[in-house]
Amino acid sequence: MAEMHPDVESVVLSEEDIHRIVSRMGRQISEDYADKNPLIVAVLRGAFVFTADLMRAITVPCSVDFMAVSSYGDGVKSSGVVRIVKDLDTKVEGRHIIVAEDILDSGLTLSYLVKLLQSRKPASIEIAAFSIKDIPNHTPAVTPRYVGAHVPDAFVVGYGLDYAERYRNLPYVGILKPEAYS
Ligand SMILES: O=P(O)(O)OC[C@H]1O[C@H](OP(=O)(O)OP(=O)(O)O)[C@H](O)[C@@H]1O
Ligand code: HPA
Repeated sequence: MAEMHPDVESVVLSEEDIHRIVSRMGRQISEDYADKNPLIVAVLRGAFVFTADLMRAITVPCSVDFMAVSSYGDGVKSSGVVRIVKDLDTKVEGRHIIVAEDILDSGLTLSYLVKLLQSRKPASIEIAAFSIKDIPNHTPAVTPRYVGAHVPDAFVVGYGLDYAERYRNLPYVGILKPEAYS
């Protein structure tokens, strides 16, 4: 087991948990997309770690492309504005799209992206969210078909998730100590 980073308060998902979760998601997607050659759209930067693992857990033909968006800037609060930093290189018209995201928090990023991709007329579009933040009295605007795990309503880092571009390399997901960002 990886040693806990001193800025991390507690581990929410261990490496073993993550392996189990992503294997399950890969199995589900492989069953549902056997002859569909889905295009996995990874939402950079955060989702690159999850997407790399998810692709390897998918046993049917699939391809990948990347979109970079930013809504959090360098902070812990959504700016409310989703910015496309890099668009796809692949034409999505007629393709079966699976948007791979590391975390669904306010849902702003995914609802913006799904609307945008929908306007490009894919054959279908679904979301694979590695994690969903459990926010009291909040119903996200999108419903992912594939959900990895629920995480508590706290700022989490690791497994691709950052604070100010740090901690993405932690192999587990943990709650960041408030003093690390205050
Ligand atoms: O549901 P939401 O409240 O919209 O939050 C989720 C988004 O926020 C983070 O991205 P961020 O903008 O921090 O960019 P990053 O992926 O480069 O870290 C995360 O990776 C998701 O894309
Ligand atoms: O809890 C979080 N951690 C890191 N990035 C995020 N983007 C939205 N929520 C989070």
